[in-house]
Amino acid sequence: MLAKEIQLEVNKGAMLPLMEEFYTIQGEGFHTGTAAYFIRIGGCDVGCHWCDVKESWNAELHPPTKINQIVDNAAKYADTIVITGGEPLMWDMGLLTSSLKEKNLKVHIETSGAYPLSGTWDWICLSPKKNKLPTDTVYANADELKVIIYNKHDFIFAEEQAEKVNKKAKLFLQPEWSKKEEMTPLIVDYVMNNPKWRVSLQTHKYLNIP
Ligand SMILES: C[S@@+](CC[C@H](N)C(=O)[O-])C[C@H]1O[C@@H](n2cnc3c(N)ncnc32)[C@H](O)[C@@H]1O
Ligand SMILES: Nc1nc2[nH]cc(C(=O)O)c2c(=O)[nH]1
Ligand code: SF4
Ligand SMILES: [Mg+2]
Repeated sequence: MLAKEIQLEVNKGAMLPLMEEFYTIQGEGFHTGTAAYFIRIGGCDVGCHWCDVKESWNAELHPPTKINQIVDNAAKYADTIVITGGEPLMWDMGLLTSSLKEKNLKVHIETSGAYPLSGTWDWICLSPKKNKLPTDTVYANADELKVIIYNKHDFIFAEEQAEKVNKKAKLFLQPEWSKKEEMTPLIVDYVMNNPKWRVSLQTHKYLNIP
């Protein structure tokens, strides 16, 4: 249990459970290949069985950290900051994103969309999950829809999600990492037959970078 004062700071988004931060190359989706500083916020209750960062799920394992400290540090590294998790939208992203934007940084989010949108974003990557579907505010504002393909049924799920997201969103299919040998060739065929979709790979894993 957090002390009451700290809990109040977390509730208003002035402190957030920080898991890790790292400067790397965006490995996935529309901005693949571009330098970005990643901030990973702990806490997620969506429960994807193939999640590649299960250590993030329990927010209590990650120290509540003042956003000023997070922002001052991030500004040293890059012009683009990616907020990920865990599920960042479990927390109020308002103060974090406004403080980053005050420093003229571009602010991107990686989200399942399972919670209502908070914060001001330059780019929203929505990766919807069957277990806990996105909220309307995230469908309406996503710049990118990135559906993970673990099995053949996920292509049907992807089309259902493409119907729900706003029409300006770019559409991506990304193989689940442990199934990539089986699923990547299916994704390649699918995109050639349905060219509104694009392929996204977790290129940072091929590059052996964070
Ligand atoms: C770890 S999640 C954190 C952000 C948010 N909870 C979400 O799911 O979008 C970051 C991205 O990694 C993707 N991802 C997680 N595990 C994966 C895996 N095993 N293979 C491929 N993509 C994965 C997610 O779908 C998401 O797009
Ligand atoms: N390089 C790199 N690119 C990423 N794109 C989304 C990531 C994430 O975990 O949210 C991620 C990540 O963990 N590393
Ligand atoms: S929503 Fe994101 S962080 Fe949460 S379990 Fe799924 S992939 Fe992992
Ligand atoms: Mg990752």
